[in-house]
Amino acid sequence: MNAVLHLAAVSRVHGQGATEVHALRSVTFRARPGELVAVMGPSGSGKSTLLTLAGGLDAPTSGSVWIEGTDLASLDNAGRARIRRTSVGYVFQDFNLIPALTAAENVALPRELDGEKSKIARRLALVALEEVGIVDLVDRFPDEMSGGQQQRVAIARAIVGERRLILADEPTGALDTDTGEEILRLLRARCDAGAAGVMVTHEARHAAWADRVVFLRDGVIVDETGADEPETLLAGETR
Ligand SMILES: Nc1ncnc2c1ncn2[C@@H]1O[C@H](COP(=O)(O)OP(=O)(O)OP(=O)(O)O)[C@@H](O)[C@H]1O
Repeated sequence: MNAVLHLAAVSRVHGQGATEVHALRSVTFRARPGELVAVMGPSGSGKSTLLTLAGGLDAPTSGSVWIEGTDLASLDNAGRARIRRTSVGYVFQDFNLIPALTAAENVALPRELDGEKSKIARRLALVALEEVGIVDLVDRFPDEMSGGQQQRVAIARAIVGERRLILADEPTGALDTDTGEEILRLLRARCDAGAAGVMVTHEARHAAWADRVVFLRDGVIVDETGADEPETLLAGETR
């Protein structure tokens, strides 16, 4: 099955000479439809770099990043921005909602930015908010909601319009245990419905929600549990 996300021998070097940092070293990694992958590793091992490259927010120094069969390097800035809006949803530890917008407006925003009429964008937002179980809070502002409710809004924003790649950077980091589990259940459900998810986490019990766990150390994948194809560890693939 074609991967939704494919990192092919991706390296990312920051700085030059004495200050050079190899944040990722020839990492090959895929996330397929229906799959939730947890990324773990010590601080500085490259987890956030992997997510940033996967979402096209930064470009690799070498190697290539493919989203739904498109090599991001083949696109111009506008093309990359479009694929980010239509295919990729982000969930951050601190929710990153816009305080002056209601829940529905926050969720509708990516669709509106993509040129959708407001009415249709709102309708899509309501569908996504229903999926995450807070359709009754659509007109609340972020500061009128609990952390768990805000994270549900963030997940709705990440999935609105059927985006197929969900990238989550410690999505439960700011939540209590029970609320965190509810958020993981939502991510899991979205992947079960066909999206591919990549989630950075420090907690093994959260990684237990994933189909597989990728361990990074010093920018290298040092271990991978539950991988169904050992060759995914090999560099040099193109799709
Ligand atoms: N813009 C940058 N300029 C220079 N070095 C950077 C930059 N971004 C990341 N790095 C370095 O790259 C390495 C990997 O960083 P990254 O943030 O991906 O790690 P991480 O595993 O997400 O860490 P943490 O768990 O602490 O968030 C680190 O050594 C970091 O200092």
